[in-house]
Amino acid sequence: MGGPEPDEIVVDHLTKQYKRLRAVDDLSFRVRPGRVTGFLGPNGAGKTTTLRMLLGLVTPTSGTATFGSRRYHDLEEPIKRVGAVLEASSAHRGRTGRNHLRMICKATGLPDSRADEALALVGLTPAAKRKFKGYSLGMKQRLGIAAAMLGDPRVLILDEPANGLDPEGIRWMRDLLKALAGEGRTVLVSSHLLGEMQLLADDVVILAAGKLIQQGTVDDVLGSMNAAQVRVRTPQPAELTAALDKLNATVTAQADGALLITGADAAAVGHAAFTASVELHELIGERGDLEQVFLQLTAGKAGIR
Ligand SMILES: Nc1ncnc2c1ncn2[C@@H]1O[C@H](COP(=O)(O)OP(=O)(O)OP(=O)(O)O)[C@@H](O)[C@H]1O
Repeated sequence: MGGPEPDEIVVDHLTKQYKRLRAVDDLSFRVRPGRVTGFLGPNGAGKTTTLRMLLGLVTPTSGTATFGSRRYHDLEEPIKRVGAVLEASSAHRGRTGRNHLRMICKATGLPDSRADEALALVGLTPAAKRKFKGYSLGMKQRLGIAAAMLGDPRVLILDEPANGLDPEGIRWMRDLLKALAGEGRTVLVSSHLLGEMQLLADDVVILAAGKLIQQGTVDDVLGSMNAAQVRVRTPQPAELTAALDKLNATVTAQADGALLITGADAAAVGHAAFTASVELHELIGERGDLEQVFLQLTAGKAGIR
C-alpha cells in the first residue's frame, strides 16, 4: 500500500482498553475517498468507540486513527476537513434550525450564508424557521447532517444515520451520501442495517468484538467463498457429503430433500461430484446476501463481553 491520500481515513493498530474490556482490539483499515464505506458490526462491536477515537473524543490506548497522516486535533480548520454526525443531533429546543446552524458558523468562523446552503442541501429549507422542539426524528437527522456539512468537508463520518428514518427518509439519505461520495468525498457510515448497506455502500469494514473480521468491496465480500451457497439434488447424498468434506464445505439437508452447501461454489461442487462419480439431478449456485455473510462472519463473536 502506498502513502495515504489527505482525505483517506487510516486506522492503524488502534486499541482501546476500558478496564477489563478491550472495546477495540488492534484494528487496522483504510477508508478511501470517492466511495461510501459501510462500517458494520453487531451491537457492542466497537464501532462508536472507533469513530470517537477518529474524531479525537476518546484517547486510544495504542495505535492511531488519522486523516491522511494527521490526527483530527492536528488538522487546520477541522470543520472544513471532517464533518461528523455521531448521534441524533441535539440543539436548544427553542432555537430554530437556521439559528442553530448560524451559531455553529459563528463559533467556527464560517460565513452565516453557509447555514442556508446546508439547510438546502438536506431539504430543510421549508423548516428553517421552525423550532427544533417541533422537528421529527427524521428532521433532526437531516439537521445533524446539515451541521456536519457546514464547512463543506471532504470527509464525512456518520454513526447509524438511518436510525429512526422512514423508508422515504432512508432513500433520501442513501441518495445524498452516494452523491457526496460521487463528488470525491470520503464517506464512512456505521450501521447494523445490512440490507441498507448493501444498497448504499461500495466498500465494507466488518467488525466483531473489537476486531476486524473482513474488509473489501461489497461485491468481493458477497462473492467471498462463505457467501456462495449451492443447492444440489442427488440420489447419493452420503457420497456427495463425503466428497465435499475434503473441500471443508458445509452440507445441510433441506426439508425438501435438497442439500444446501456453503463454503464451495457451484463449479467446485460439480467437480467434486464428477470426481467421486456422484450423480447430480440439480445444481444451482446462489449468491448469499450481506446479511448472511455478516451472520457467518460474526457467528460466535458477537456474544456478551
Ligand atoms: N466509556 C466506556 N467505558 C467502558 N466501556 C465502554 C465505554 N464506551 C464503550 N464501552 C464498551 O465498549 C464496547 C464497544 O462499544 P461501542 O459503543 O463502541 O460499540 P458499537 O459497535 O458502537 O455498538 P452499538 O451498535 O451497540 O453502539 C461495548 O461493550 C461498550 O459497553
